[in-house]
Amino acid sequence: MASTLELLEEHRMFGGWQQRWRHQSAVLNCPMTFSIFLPRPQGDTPPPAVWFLAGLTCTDENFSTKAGAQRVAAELGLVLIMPDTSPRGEAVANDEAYDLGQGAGFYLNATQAPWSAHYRMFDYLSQELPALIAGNFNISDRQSIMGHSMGGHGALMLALRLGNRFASASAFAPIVNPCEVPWGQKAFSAYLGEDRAAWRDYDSCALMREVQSRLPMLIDQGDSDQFLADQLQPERLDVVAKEVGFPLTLRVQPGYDHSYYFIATFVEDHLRFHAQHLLV
Ligand SMILES: N[C@@H](CCC(=O)N[C@@H](CSC=O)C(=O)NCC(=O)O)C(=O)O
Repeated sequence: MASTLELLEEHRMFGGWQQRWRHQSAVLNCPMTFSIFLPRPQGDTPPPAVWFLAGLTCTDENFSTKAGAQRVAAELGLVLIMPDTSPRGEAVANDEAYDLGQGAGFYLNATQAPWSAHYRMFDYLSQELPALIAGNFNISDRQSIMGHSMGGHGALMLALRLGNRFASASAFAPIVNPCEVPWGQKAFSAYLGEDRAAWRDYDSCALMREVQSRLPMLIDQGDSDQFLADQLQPERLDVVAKEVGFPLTLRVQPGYDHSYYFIATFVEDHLRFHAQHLLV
């Protein structure tokens, strides 16, 4: 079924446009929203795009309203694409906890009931939404991806799994080894079941050892992040990167926590990092 787009909001911003759209997702079997920033057109060349995947409890609006990314995106001529973090709606399975169910899709394809009826964020983000955006917006297929926390996991995992799809990947305080930390173990048990072999397909530390493709990767991590020791441990991915010769830069930022204040501080660096690899 062809998906039609409904414009929910539009705001002029830094010479471009911040928009929010709704569409019926065939993959997720529910209506979905996404936000997009379109910079002022610069000549006839379609602009490259950077995807941002958000973390637990977020929608497509956290990054667009809190990160302050649009000024630099406008300057660099980058489109920003901001999807939601899970399927949504009364008919969609949910959980009272903030780290499971709606707002906590973990960017995977669930195989276990009741989640498997709607939770197919990997297919949605690797196939359906890119095709929808390519069909409706004048955007280059040169694209990069970044994310925060659960969305950092999503960005790194998608970049590792999709080969040459992205020119570069970056993350703020990502979950890099979900198989080994409480957030990931809880979500993967529920969505994928107890066979841990299936979990490895969504674990950046496992994937980085297996994939052939190499793309530049940047991670920023605050050392005052309340989730650093229990849930994040980005040094685990740094160890793997050094073992396999993967071009990862991990920066530890003194005094920064897990919040969007941290993201807002370093988002300019991330966009310039992506622009360096997109605008060649
Ligand atoms: N409510 C929870 C913590 C939820 C939280 O901190 N969410 C982060 C992402 S955490 C990893 O994916 C977030 O981005 N929140 C939205 C925001 O705008 O800050 C708790 O109480 O611990």
